[in-house]
Amino acid sequence: MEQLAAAGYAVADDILPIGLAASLRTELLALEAAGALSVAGIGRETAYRRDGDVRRAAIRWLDGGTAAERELLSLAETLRRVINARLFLGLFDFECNYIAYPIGGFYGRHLDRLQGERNRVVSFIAYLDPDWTEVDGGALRLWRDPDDAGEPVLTVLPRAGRVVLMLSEEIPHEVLPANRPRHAIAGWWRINRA
Ligand SMILES: O=C(O)CCC(=O)C(=O)O
Ligand SMILES: [Fe+2]
Repeated sequence: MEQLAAAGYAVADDILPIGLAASLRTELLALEAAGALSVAGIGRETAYRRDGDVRRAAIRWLDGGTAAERELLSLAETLRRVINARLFLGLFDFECNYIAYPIGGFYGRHLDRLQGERNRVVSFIAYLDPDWTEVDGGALRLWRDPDDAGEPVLTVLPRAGRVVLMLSEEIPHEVLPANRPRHAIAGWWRINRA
């Protein structure tokens, strides 16, 4: 919470219990094998294309249909309360999706807001793959703010159990091409602007 308040982003290991990461990964692999993921669609992709971003990955919304998904949503709810208590953001609800990147999959630099909407406030990313090392590629890179055209301030390897939080409208980020299949969950807390 201190990192998030000070820098607008934070990385922590072991927030997502390693057993839960393994269960979610197994479920995501099964969804993938069953053809239940959708390639990040053109319409949606257009909505995301604010910073000229592109992505090569497949997603599926996560709705709490299994015990592991409910455990993840309950962890997100705990984080929501802690973030609200520390940063007074008034986070209201949470939506999240599984993401599977194939070999060569990537996600170009972007912000997480949807075009024309300003309701994603804090982003959550949790990694599911064990034993990820530098040679596997697929690093997440973050910049300080939308105008930062320099070198990334942080490079994060997507190791199972690791969680990244960031202010959705403030922190540009990208995923470098992965050299092995890469599995993650990305979610967003929203505020109720109505
Ligand atoms: O997979 C990642 O590390 C980041 C995913 C992401 O930035 C997104 O889904 O908006
Ligand atoms: Fe993102």
